[in-house]
Amino acid sequence: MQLELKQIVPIPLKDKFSKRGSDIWNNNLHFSKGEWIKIKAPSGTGKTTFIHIIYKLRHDYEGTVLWSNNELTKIAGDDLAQLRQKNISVIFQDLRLFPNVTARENIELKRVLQTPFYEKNMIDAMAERLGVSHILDQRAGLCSYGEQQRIAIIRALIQPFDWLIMDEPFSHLDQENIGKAAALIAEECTKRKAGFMLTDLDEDSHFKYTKVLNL
Ligand SMILES: Nc1ncnc2c1ncn2[C@@H]1O[C@H](COP(=O)(O)OP(=O)(O)OP(=O)(O)O)[C@@H](O)[C@H]1O
Repeated sequence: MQLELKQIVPIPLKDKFSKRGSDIWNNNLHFSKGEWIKIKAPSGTGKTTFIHIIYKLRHDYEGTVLWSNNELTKIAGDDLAQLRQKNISVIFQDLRLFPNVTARENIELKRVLQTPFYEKNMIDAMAERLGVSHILDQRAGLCSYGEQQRIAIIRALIQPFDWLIMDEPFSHLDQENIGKAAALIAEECTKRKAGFMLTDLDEDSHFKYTKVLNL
């Protein structure tokens, strides 16, 4: 599954963004399945806006987004649900966990949304690797932000995907835990021949990126 962007720019930010150079806004880009893309962007340059546009959560933009040659504006209903359940998995900056159910239930809800990609025991295996086994049966709202971030990573990896989209996924993790999470993400993407897009503020060497773009 490929992603093509043709001259996209958010309408409310058109003037602001046209004054500075960007590899993404107002450009033509093509991403093939399996590419590992880093999007480097200082705070406020539109990382979250960009992710919301390509996941069809924002509609106030000019230009065209195409997933596998299909215009995103025309993908709706069951097709949009399928795209989100089978092809694109997202780790939002604000994580979007349900605070009143357990960490495990947050992940399980995603696992059973479609024909499960993994058996239930994979939740424990991934939690063990990321050092969050002990909080799996705790309410997500009671977990620290760093723990919640690892739960959101597992939730994103438990569903099938061709593209994993991550908005500052390691912002509350220390280097050791970033290393563990990056290794698991790299393994899962390699296994599925999937691509990813990761946004962050600075340079990093967590992955062997195929492209590094400035927003
Ligand atoms: N609908 C809107 N109208 C006007 N300004 C907006 C709108 N949506 C976003 N912005 C502005 O666009 C800029 C980019 O917002 P966005 O949330 O995408 O930034 P970000 O790069 O993800 O920032 P951070 O790293 O701080 O989360 C911000 O200055 C924000 O205030």
